[in-house]
Amino acid sequence: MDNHDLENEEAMDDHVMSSLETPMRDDAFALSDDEKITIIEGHFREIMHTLGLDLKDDSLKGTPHRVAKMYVKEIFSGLHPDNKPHARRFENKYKYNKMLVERDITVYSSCEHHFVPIIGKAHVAYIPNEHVIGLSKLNRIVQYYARRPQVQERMTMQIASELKQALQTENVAVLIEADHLCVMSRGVNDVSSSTITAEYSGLFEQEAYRTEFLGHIRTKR
Ligand SMILES: Nc1nc2c(ncn2[C@@H]2O[C@H](COP(=O)(O)OP(=O)(O)OP(=O)(O)O)[C@@H](O)[C@H]2O)c(=O)[nH]1
Ligand SMILES: [Zn+2]
Repeated sequence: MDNHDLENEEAMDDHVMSSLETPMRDDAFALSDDEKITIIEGHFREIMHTLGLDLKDDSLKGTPHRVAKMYVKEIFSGLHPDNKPHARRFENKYKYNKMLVERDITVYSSCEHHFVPIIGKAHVAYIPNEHVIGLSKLNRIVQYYARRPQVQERMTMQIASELKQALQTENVAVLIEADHLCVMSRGVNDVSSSTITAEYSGLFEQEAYRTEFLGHIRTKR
């Protein structure tokens, strides 16, 4: 391998490492939420106007503001680090050292290619070391990364990475099964397919742990 190849390989490594982050502009947080809502509202009004809709209509006139508020405060609120859930770590006093699985966590996300919904479920698991976190924080971490324009692969890896950080362990599994409205309602128009992504690390790289995890998420309550 010559120097040039080595440089290319390093560049690719950099690319792989940084691509876990949602691509954001450097000045992404220069505007306040209210300023963003005002700007998006204006642009959305233009979109509706261009589509030929009558913005004087009672039912339509509030839509640009509703959409802008929904983007900033709800479905894309996970773009702002201020909205990241704080998962306080508790000492694992009881020395629980088996698998904890939080399954069927609702995923409501948005496809970054078409800005239409991705709807599904996430199943997450970890095997604690010294720390545990509150159960609801697992759901909140999933929600935070879902509430931004996404591709399912990156969402899965972002959630896994955050769980490792919050729990201070590598023993983390994340599996997401989801329907992509961009596949169902347009384009290829396939309403029966769904997408599964998974990330396993630490002990979950071993087949026995993966099998146990998959068994738990498939069993009926
Ligand atoms: N890998 C990946 N692809 C996704 C995800 N969500 C949507 N896509 C795909 O992103 C692709 C965008 O491809 P383009 O060919 O630029 O878009 P398009 O012309 O609208 O493609 P069609 O959907 O095939 O009509 C499509 O194939 C989508 O199905 C995702 O979470 N992960
Ligand atoms: Zn899409």
